[in-house]
Amino acid sequence: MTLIGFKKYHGLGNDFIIIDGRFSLLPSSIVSAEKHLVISLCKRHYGIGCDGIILILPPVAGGDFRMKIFNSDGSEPEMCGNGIRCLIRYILDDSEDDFVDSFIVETLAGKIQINIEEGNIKVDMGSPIFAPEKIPTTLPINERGIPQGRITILDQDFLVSACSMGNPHAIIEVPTIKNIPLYEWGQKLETHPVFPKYTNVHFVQVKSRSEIEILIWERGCGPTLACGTGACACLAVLAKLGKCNDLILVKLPGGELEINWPKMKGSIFMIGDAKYVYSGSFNI
Ligand SMILES: N[C@H](CCC[C@H](N)C(=O)O)C(=O)O
Repeated sequence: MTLIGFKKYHGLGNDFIIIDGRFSLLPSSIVSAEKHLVISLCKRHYGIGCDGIILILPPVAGGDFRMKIFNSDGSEPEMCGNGIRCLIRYILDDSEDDFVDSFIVETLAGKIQINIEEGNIKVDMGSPIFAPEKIPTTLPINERGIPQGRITILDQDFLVSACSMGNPHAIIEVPTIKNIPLYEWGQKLETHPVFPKYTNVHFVQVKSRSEIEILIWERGCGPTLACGTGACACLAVLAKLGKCNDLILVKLPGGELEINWPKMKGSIFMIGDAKYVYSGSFNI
């Protein structure tokens, strides 16, 4: 039996188990994240309970470290905004030298630059991707350069826009996010054939040009309280549709995030923090 230590963190209630493999070799069942192990650890009530598992590993491409992330269904997404904020908060809590104020984290979506500004974690989330083949989606490009089309689910007609922040997102604008049947609609949209690698799903209410409110169904997780990449994808699509400014407040079930896409060019920036919950260990 091997005892594995972990620390649990959350970003606006989107919670993760963090396992630090920077200085000691983790068992292969952890690094390869055997599906049954991930699923059992993530299970609320029957397991530790979290939206995902984050491994911190030594860098392989010149960054400060590498992040591997696993959804609670055992799938491995390309990127996770709240997860990276939790990882950085863990690193800051764990290190003596508090004058380090920037990091580069290697992910499947590429290198992610993080800066610490006035105690806040500012993540350069990269540029939104609208090329259908890179999302990927089979939705056609509309006149504003956004993959968009109508999808019918359970006799309900949806106008779906798509965007990638390294991971795929489907954005559906609704008059109000109240009374959305998230479980009925979320899973069917997540696995719809127009998204060959499945997708995260966000129902978005535009409250003003500087504030939106979203309801989240995450790929590989289901409903979560916050989704960093999703908040960025919603800004990207709505700003490109001319429905919001390039700097907005995103209201999520777990809290609020300030998201900025300066002049709608280049990277989107997400500013926020993450919170330590508790430390624990498990045997494998
Ligand atoms: N479930 C997502 C990954 C986690 C994204 C979310 N937790 C975030 O903060 O960006 C996916 O499969 O793409």
